[in-house]
Amino acid sequence: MADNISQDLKQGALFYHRYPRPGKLEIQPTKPLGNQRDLALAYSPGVAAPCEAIAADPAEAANLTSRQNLVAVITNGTAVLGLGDIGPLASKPVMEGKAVLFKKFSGIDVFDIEIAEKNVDRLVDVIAALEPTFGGINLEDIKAPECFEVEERLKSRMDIPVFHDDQHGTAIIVGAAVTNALELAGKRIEDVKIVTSGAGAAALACLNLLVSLGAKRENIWVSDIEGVVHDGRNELMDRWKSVYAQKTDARTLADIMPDADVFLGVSAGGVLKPEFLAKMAPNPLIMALANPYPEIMPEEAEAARPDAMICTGRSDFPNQVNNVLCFPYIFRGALDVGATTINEEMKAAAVKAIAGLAREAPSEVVARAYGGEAHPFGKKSLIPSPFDPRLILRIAPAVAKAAMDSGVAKTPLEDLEAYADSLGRFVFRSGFIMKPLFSKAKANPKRVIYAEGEDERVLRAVQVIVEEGIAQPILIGRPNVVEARIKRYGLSMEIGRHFALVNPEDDPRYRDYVATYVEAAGRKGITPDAAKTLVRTNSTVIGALAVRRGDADALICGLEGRFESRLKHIKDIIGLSPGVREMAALSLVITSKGAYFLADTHVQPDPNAEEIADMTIACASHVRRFGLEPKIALLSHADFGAANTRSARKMRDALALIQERAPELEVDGEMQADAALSEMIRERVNPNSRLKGEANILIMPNLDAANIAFQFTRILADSLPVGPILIGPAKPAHVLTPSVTARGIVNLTAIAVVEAQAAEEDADAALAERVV
Ligand SMILES: NC(=O)C1=CN([C@@H]2O[C@H](COP(=O)(O)OP(=O)(O)OC[C@H]3O[C@@H](n4cnc5c(N)ncnc54)[C@H](OP(=O)(O)O)[C@@H]3O)[C@@H](O)[C@H]2O)C=CC1
Ligand SMILES: CC(=O)C(=O)O
Ligand SMILES: [Mg+2]
Repeated sequence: MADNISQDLKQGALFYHRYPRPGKLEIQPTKPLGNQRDLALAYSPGVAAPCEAIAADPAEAANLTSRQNLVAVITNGTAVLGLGDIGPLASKPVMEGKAVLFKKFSGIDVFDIEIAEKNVDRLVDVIAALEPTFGGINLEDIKAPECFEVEERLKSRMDIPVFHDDQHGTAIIVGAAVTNALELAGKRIEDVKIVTSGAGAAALACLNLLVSLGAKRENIWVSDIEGVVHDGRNELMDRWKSVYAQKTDARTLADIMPDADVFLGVSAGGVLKPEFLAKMAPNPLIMALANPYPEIMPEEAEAARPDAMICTGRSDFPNQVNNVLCFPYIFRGALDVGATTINEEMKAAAVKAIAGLAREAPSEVVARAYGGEAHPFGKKSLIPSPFDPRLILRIAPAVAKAAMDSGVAKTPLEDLEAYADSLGRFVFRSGFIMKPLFSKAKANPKRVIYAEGEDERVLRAVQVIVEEGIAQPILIGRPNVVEARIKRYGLSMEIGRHFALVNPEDDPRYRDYVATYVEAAGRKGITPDAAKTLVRTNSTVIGALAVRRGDADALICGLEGRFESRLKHIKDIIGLSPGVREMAALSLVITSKGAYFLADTHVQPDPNAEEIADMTIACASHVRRFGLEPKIALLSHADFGAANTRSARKMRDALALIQERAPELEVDGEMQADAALSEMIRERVNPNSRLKGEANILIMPNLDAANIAFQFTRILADSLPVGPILIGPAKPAHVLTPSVTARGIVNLTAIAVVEAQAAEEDADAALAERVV
């Protein structure tokens, strides 16, 4: 067998597992254990209370322990990947790997359990006895035919889902890939010839699922280590395999390959020779899924059959048909409705959800994970990528619904839509806090103009914005460039139909825009000649003019170039809101501990007390749009008068001004950041603080402090930034930073749309007042 893993990758993998500490996961407590009382609650004597509650009502285990989110990944090490019977200890890196994938992709906790037991009766007894610990059992890498019996017997003994991943996880992805490939090839599943190498756990489960999707048993041909599975064969046969025995004289894989439409390899590396492919049917589907060495390497298959659609189980080639696309999400859906099993209906729902997702436009996260290259649905993208954040959003609700519809959900969900929304927490960390803004934006989408309309991130963001109906986008860019890039990134939106385009090289409004620019900025040193050039060449100027003239409701710019120069254009052209002395930037960081707004992270280097008061009051009204009640801390290096430095005094003065101008605000200061974030610490330094609980708006004394705190939190807390939200322009305008992602642009768009709605409401109210 060819060794298709480079030495480099092998060394890298050993290093990865060895350093900085052995293995790749640990267990983390989810509750504080910081003092005597915590100890008494978490452990003796307090812990007796939840124990007694569960003894009285076992269903309480789901509410008082982590059981409902805990899955066992269990193996006996007899069929570890395609490495064979390497034993339970050597299988541990794979099982720990599955645990990591469960956690990262769907938030499920896993204990990996490697059992030194090959006897089926004893293995079943050991696993069945684990039922009190787990919400579900994922059997892994247990060889056929024993695995079939182990699973069947456990399913009948246990009241929680038991799922043999190599069988059903693999079958579900294969089902989705076959569905999509046959559609591309214009073939019907009822008509196709399917040839399988391998007759083990994965192979037989895949075939059973394909039969349930419509494949004809007589069109299925199976070959394993003994050759073709045929009537009358006695060697290495079992009742599961003999279902696929054919009446035939063919004895080798080569004999059964002619006219095959689908090759399914779930056996061992290198068994499919390029010459076997010559006589396959046109546009064949070749799934070489053995891990880590496929039955044939994709480049060999492609050279032999350029018309083939090719899949492997590996992440280093397109079309990764791997059960990682399934197990995290099918368990998520099953656990969340308290399913007692994973039945055929739930599996069919997963197949449909995965096949459907592949046909959607590729997401930006996928493109980033693959170095900017994400293929639209087609030969190279028959199934979604494992990094597609939408997997959980599509599969888990589909599985949960199927469980409820088929009557196996012990705790059915009342609101499936809310459940689907809640899953966003595993992917778009901005999802929850942004939700009110998205709902509001969708109700009345405004025209948002994007200065960098040719940028990949803008285009990907606009695809989402169009699909979700958040805004009416206007892009500034050259039509041929925008068109070519839409195609390259596999997006489905169209110029004119889904968004408007302003071509800076040829726009009929050019003269009007120049005139507006001179009128707005003539006094600020913009000569008519300079205006003519800038209106042709500077997309921020064009965007700002569009907003000023009412051709757009909000501007988003700044993916490249200098922040300050963008600010200047906004100030010169759009101007400041009445009463505003200076703009400021409010940045949101969403951490695993909560969401915090920081100001001023990007604009004023050293604001005075007046300016701090201005920005604090403005920030509070912005934060209310998120559905949050502002809780504001004015930060300093000292607490409540403990120091008399200039900056501490400045924050104290700002507090007095805010209290005078907006007495309703829950604001206090000056205080250190720990006092702002912990009520316990704050009480120690000032028991009478007006601020209660944890602050959600942190106003910093200067730009250095704000920006450093923002970047620190962003990186150290692995948090998701949103913004900067520019506060103070007369009409909504935002300057992004070069590190922004498409998701960040979508978020800021929703914010800009809601601001534009508010501006419109204010204008309507002012008009109504005048009319009265
Ligand atoms: N991409 C994916 O998501 C997945 C891939 N797989 C891969 O599929 C393969 C099989 O896994 P699994 O079904 O769990 O294991 P099993 O041990 O249950 O099955 C292996 C099967 O392959 C057959 N086989 C072994 N060597 C050869 C060979 N040289 N030529 C023909 N057939 C052979 C075995 O035949 P016999 O029993 O007669 O020895 C057996 O039928 C592994 O490589 C695994 O990594 C599995 C699950 C998921
Ligand atoms: C992917 C997997 O589960 C296997 O190869 O066994
Ligand atoms: Mg496996």
